Amino acid sequence: MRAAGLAGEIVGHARTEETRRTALEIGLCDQVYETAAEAVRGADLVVLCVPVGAMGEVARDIAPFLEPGATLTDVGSVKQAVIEAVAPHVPVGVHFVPGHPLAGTEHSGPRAGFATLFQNRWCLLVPVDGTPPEPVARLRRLWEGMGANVDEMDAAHHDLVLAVTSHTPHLIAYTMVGVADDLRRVTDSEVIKYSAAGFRDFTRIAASDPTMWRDVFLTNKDATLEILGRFTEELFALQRAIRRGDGDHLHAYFTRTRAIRRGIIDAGQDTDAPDFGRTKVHR
Ligand SMILES: NC(=O)c1ccc[n+]([C@@H]2O[C@H](COP(=O)([O-])OP(=O)(O)OC[C@H]3O[C@@H](n4cnc5c(N)ncnc54)[C@H](O)[C@@H]3O)[C@@H](O)[C@H]2O)c1
Ligand SMILES: O=C(O)C(=O)C[C@]1(C(=O)O)C=C[C@@H](O)C=C1
Repeated sequence: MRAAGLAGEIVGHARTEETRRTALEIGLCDQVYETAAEAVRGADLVVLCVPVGAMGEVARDIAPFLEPGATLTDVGSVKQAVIEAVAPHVPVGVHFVPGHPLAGTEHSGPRAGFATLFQNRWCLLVPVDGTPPEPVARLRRLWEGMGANVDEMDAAHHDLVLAVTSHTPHLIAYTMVGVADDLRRVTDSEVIKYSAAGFRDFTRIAASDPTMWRDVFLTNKDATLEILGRFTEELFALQRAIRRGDGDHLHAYFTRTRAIRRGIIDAGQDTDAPDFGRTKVHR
């Protein structure tokens, strides 16, 4: 927002002194406050950036201090649970427009952000019934100003789509790294020594914040379990093909999935964002 000149004044809140100091030092915020209630006073836009499970508590704390006419949004990775937790606290006259930028890294904290993070990434807005069009349009312009492509969808659809494209893949990465870690004890660190690029990509994802991801799975339970069920069925089919030596099945499957990767790259959704510990993208 600062790089694109989209905000007059950026005010932040974080619970620890260290985070607040860092936010000032690196110029993320013009001012920081010890409480969220102080930070939101006089703001025309308030963005909740806490783990999904903490959204309701923070919304409750700030509710009495929100300016009439202000827009309240969030960046949570799950939308139905955030709406259920936040909406009851939103005062009349404040516009709540839930959102979710589909961009991030495995890193957390104020230093993990960078100005190009949202460029050519999707940001999904999930307006609730009764929201006037103007606050939604303003928020759309804000995200577009940061380089994002904006779409609107309903919360249930959002949670199902993200269960496929983000939540279940994270669970699979966590599992694969856990399996390798168990094996390490058997193979005496060979797993680390000879880890190939494919496994390193899993370890990047599996290094993501434990609190954030615990909350994602606790709050997007049904959609994740649905996709995980389908994943397990496919895995069993591939397992059977390997056991039977069914090369045609494996080849056809891998040909189909390769085309999906090419589609993502052609759509410009791959990233050339700065390397924050990422492994290189293999094309
Ligand atoms: N990291 C990503 O890739 C990514 C991408 C899109 C959306 N999100 C979503 O954005 C939100 C924030 O994630 P992040 O990656 O910026 O995490 P982060 O760890 O960088 O920031 C979260 C902050 O919330 C604070 N916090 C936790 N519980 C709190 C509470 N009860 N009250 C006040 N503050 C509290 C933490 O101390 C931390 O400072 C999450 O809802 C996450 O699902 C993350
Ligand atoms: O690249 C990563 O580290 C991410 O996982 C970012 C990612 C994703 O799954 O794409 C993670 C969670 C979000 O809610 C949005 C983006």
